[in-house]
Amino acid sequence: MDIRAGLSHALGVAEDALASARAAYEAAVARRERVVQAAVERRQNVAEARDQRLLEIDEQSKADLAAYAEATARAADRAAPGAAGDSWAVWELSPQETATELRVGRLLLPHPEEVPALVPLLDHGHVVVRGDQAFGDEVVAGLLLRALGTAPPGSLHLIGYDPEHLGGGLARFATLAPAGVLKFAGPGELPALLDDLVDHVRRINETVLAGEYTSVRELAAATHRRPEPWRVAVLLGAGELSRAEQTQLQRLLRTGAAAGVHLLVQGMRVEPAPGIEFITAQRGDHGHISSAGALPVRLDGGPPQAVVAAACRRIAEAVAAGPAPVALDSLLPQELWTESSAAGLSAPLGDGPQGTPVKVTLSDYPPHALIAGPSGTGKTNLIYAWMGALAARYSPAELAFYLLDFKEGVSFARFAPGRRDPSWLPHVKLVGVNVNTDREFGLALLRFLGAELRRRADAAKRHEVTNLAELRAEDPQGSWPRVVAVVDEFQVLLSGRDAVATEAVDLLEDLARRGRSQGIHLILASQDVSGIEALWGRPALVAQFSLRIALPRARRILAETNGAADSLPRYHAVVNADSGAVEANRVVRVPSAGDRDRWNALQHQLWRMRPDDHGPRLFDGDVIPSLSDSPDFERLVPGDAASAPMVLLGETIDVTARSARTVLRRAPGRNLAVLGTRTEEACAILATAGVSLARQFPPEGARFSILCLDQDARPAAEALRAELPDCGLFSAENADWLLEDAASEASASWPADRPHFLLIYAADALPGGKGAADQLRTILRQGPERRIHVLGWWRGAGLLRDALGGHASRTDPIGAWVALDVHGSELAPYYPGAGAPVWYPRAWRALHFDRSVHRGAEVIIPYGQL
Ligand SMILES: Nc1ncnc2c1ncn2[C@@H]1O[C@H](COP(=O)(O)OP(=O)(O)OP(=O)(O)O)[C@@H](O)[C@H]1O
Repeated sequence: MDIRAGLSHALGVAEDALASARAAYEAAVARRERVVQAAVERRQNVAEARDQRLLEIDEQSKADLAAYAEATARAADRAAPGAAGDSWAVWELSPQETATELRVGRLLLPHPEEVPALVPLLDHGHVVVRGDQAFGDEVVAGLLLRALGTAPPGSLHLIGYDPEHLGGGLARFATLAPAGVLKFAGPGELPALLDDLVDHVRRINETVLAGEYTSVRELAAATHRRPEPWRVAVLLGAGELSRAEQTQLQRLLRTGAAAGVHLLVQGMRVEPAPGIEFITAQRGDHGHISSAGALPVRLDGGPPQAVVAAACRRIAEAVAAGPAPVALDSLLPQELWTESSAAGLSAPLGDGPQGTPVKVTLSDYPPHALIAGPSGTGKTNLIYAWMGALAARYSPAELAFYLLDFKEGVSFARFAPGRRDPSWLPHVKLVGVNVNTDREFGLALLRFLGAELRRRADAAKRHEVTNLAELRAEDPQGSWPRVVAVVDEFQVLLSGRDAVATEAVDLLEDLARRGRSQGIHLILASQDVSGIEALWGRPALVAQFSLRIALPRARRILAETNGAADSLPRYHAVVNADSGAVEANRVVRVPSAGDRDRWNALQHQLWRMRPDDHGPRLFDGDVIPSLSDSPDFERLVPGDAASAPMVLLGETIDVTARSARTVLRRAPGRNLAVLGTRTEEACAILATAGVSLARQFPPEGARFSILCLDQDARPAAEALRAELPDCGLFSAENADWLLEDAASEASASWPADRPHFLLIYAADALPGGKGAADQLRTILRQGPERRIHVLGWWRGAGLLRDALGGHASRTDPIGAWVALDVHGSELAPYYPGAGAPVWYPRAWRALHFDRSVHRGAEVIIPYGQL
């Protein structure tokens, strides 16, 4: 029992132990399962997290790469905008202000974004193309077109050296050659080409950079202009270079870029060096550029021929059209009218090659200027620009202009008040336009300046000084502006071997010689070689014109060996203050002064500041003057004739608007003859005479009689009669009444109580035979002493002679005459001395001579309207 009990107990215990062991086992199994489960889950989670993270990283990197690629592409666009980077399909010229990098293909990145492969050339360095020859040609063409397309037209010159294909490699750019943008060097010319370029670099270093800048790029950045074009020498396959060639090539590779000289080389050995980009030309994905390191590059194909042709044509056109004009404002000072002209007149005429203003001075030396340039090269514009620069600096108290233009046209008229614009340039005292047939006006100007010269010389003597600067110091209150006389197409004045030319040359010589110290300066301009040559025969005169200004292609104005004008670009001039000697050349780019609006703005500004005086005298040879505008006519008042009546006849050709006159004193010979067949002008002169006489008498103070013997003149005679008080009008029918009456008055023994003026139209057609002729002769001979004066129109000088009694008769009853279409030689009998006046008839001009006051005859312009 005990044992059983013991066994049973033990069994019980064992079973318990078994049960709890089982339970523990199961629990362990269950735990293991949980752990395994957890482990599986954990692994899954980790994998998911990792995948997630990987995904995120992937995306981030993609986004980053895209952003970098995009940024790179944008940067590339900025570095190579427009023509530097656009694909050929949309390519067009797009000139940039500064040099850009140039696209040659695209970088092959493990990313779809298109990132261009760029190489710098202009203002940077040189490019060497290696690899496949044919594909290399395309790369070279692409680079050239992009460089041309981004540079302003004319600012890039190409020099091609292509001995293998004789220029064939560059043939597609050939349209640039006539415009001078592309030049070719022949097979044997490489040494000369390299020497030239080396020389050019040296010149740029010496004269353009001149120690102030280290490169043209730096100069351009500082001054905002590029004085020299880039030069790209395209050297295509030359085989082995000689030692000398190698040396020059190395020099250019080292120093060219700073001077804007760049090499684009294909087929020559060049060692790597800073600033040289190497392009390996291979089609497909195997291209290479040295600056992209190991990255492969897909190079672009060459530009389509149509694109090249169109671009070259446009560049050539733009170069032929010349650079864009500079504005007039660049010549104006910050403040107007602040300078003193005591020592001279100094003003910029434009910019020099380095962008600095080139000043031109008129003073004791150089005193006078000659300007020359073929028609259309900008002579008139240069004169405008110069005048503008001077007029803005010096007040009218310091500077006075006298302007004369012998060219047809009205180029100086803008300085005088006009119908549309009443303003004038306050410095201008006189403007003569359309004077090409009125050379007498040029003479009048020279005479006037001669008188001014004497006035100044006298004042200098009084103050015991020798030049204007001293005179102004001694006489600060005096008015001594510098006088600048501009004569455009002056050769017209000097042409011909007549009295006008002779006197003009004498006056010019005197003015040029003595004007220098008296502040009288001459600027003579001509488009015509023979004009300049006309002066060459007078060395004393030419020597005074030491300031020479030559426009493009001007000839004979600079020294003989000085060819600077031949290569001048458009709108440039060579200014030379040493009579044209080569060393004194200064090239200037002249701004445009032709723009009416801009000029008017300046003129108005100066006009508003003008001193209180009247505007300039405008003489326009194409305008018929009017008697009512004549100051002399204006001044006539009744009572003037108490001494002796004055007859006005027309306007003299003079610097002041003066009327030609003849005084009808009570003395023999005081009659007036108008000679010639031109009815209209003869009538105009008689009308002027009649009206001006009448103005000097009170009503009934004088008697007027008109005898009209030419039907064509009848309307004019009637019109005049209406203007004259107490005036009878007679014709062929009743001419005898008038003549008998006047002849008996003329032979009476007592003088008349009032004057009687006989105006006879076509006096050569007198009816009544010898009787009437005798009566007229009596009136002519004896009338003036009895206050009877004939103002007669004869239609020829010979007809007047007949009226006076024939060939042998004396001509002194005609004391004054006005000749129209009568040749000088026919006037000899009415002219003192042995000679005849020089007179070639011309429309609406007449020759006036009054033997009581004149030494020589004067040209006059009949007044048109009364
Ligand atoms: N510096 C300049 N900048 C821009 N345009 C200019 C410049 N110089 C001249 N021109 C233009 O060129 C044309 C010819 O100029 P301009 O009349 O001055 O020549 P010119 O030599 O006097 O000719 P011509 O003797 O036949 O009158 C004009 O239309 C003028 O506006």
